[in-house]
Amino acid sequence: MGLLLKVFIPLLGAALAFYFYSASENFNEEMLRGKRVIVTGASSGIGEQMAYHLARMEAHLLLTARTEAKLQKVVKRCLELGAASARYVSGSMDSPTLPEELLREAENTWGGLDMLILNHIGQSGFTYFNGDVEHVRKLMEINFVSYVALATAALPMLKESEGSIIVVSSIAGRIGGPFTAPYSATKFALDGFFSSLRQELIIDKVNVSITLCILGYIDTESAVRAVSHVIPDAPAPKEECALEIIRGGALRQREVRYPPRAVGSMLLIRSLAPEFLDSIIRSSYHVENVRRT
Ligand SMILES: NC(=O)C1=CN([C@@H]2O[C@H](COP(=O)(O)OP(=O)(O)OC[C@H]3O[C@@H](n4cnc5c(N)ncnc54)[C@H](OP(=O)(O)O)[C@@H]3O)[C@@H](O)[C@H]2O)C=CC1
Ligand SMILES: C[C@H](CCC(=O)NCC(=O)O)[C@H]1CC[C@H]2[C@@H]3C(=O)C[C@@H]4C[C@H](O)CC[C@]4(C)[C@H]3CC[C@]12C
Repeated sequence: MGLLLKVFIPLLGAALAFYFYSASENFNEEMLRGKRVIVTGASSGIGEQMAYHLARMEAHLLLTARTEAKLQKVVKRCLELGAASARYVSGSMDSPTLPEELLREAENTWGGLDMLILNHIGQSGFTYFNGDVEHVRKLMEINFVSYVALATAALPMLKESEGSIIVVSSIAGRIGGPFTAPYSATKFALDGFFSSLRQELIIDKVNVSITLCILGYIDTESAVRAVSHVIPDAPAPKEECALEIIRGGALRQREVRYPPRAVGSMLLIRSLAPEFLDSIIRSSYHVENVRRT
């Protein structure tokens, strides 16, 4: 056991780190020049930052979220930063018609699509599960079913361009911590669906990559507002997070982990000693500050 801890685990960690991150040396921002990219949840947070990076890289952008006024500002900034083109479609992802409408817009404007970045989430609190099943149903619709519908509508164009799907998920989609039960369920569902779909695309020899992004705590306004009174850790920067997601997607990586060390060590501890990890998580939170709804 001693030898296992001292030699095998560090070696395994190094091998995994090499496997996941060695490709990043080959990334070149020119890979995105002229690419046709959809970003969902692009009016704020990580989605907004991804739009700005892609604009600097001279991609064509189609952005979406609910708030038109915010999308107008993001589109304007993208054009200033150098986007080849930038437009938006506003709407809520609990509408079953929005995914098709968005993909129709891409087809009519560009005649194709290279990258679909699925990033939006519906509102959910950081609190004890209060038995609200309707909230779970609605969140599943926004955070999971709409991702499936968007990927389905995009696949014909992505097959044609041998493009990429990027799914923004969370460590909460791999590890069930407290106070995120409905949110965590939607993120686990994404992993199940898109990991299975990836296998089918490979079997069918379809060259569309699927990159799943496992993110830790990031300093977006909504996340900090939701958890800073409970989680004492410093959040990682959204700008760097956004760039790592784009890099991983462009390199067609299976998985992006950000921040890599924090996410990597949590996943490693979970695989070795899950109950120990659960107790570390519980004791690191200021649970007395959680607001019950
Ligand atoms: N920040 C963090 O700590 C972490 C974030 N993540 C993941 O990163 C991604 C982005 O998170 P983050 O940037 O923090 O989130 P934000 O709250 O900053 O952004 C969420 C985006 O989704 C849009 N949105 C909200 N509701 C809907 C809806 N019903 N239909 C369509 N769009 C909607 C919002 O715009 P609008 O209100 O205008 O519709 C906004 O553009 C998410 O997938 C999240 O799970 C993962 C781990 C940690
Ligand atoms: C509760 C957050 C969602 C806030 C929200 O409703 N935003 C929309 C709006 O305000 O309109 C959660 C979004 C991301 C979560 C964090 C995450 O995914 C990583 C960690 C996972 C861990 O299991 C719990 C802590 C997290 C930092 C988690 C906390 C809750 C979110 C910030």
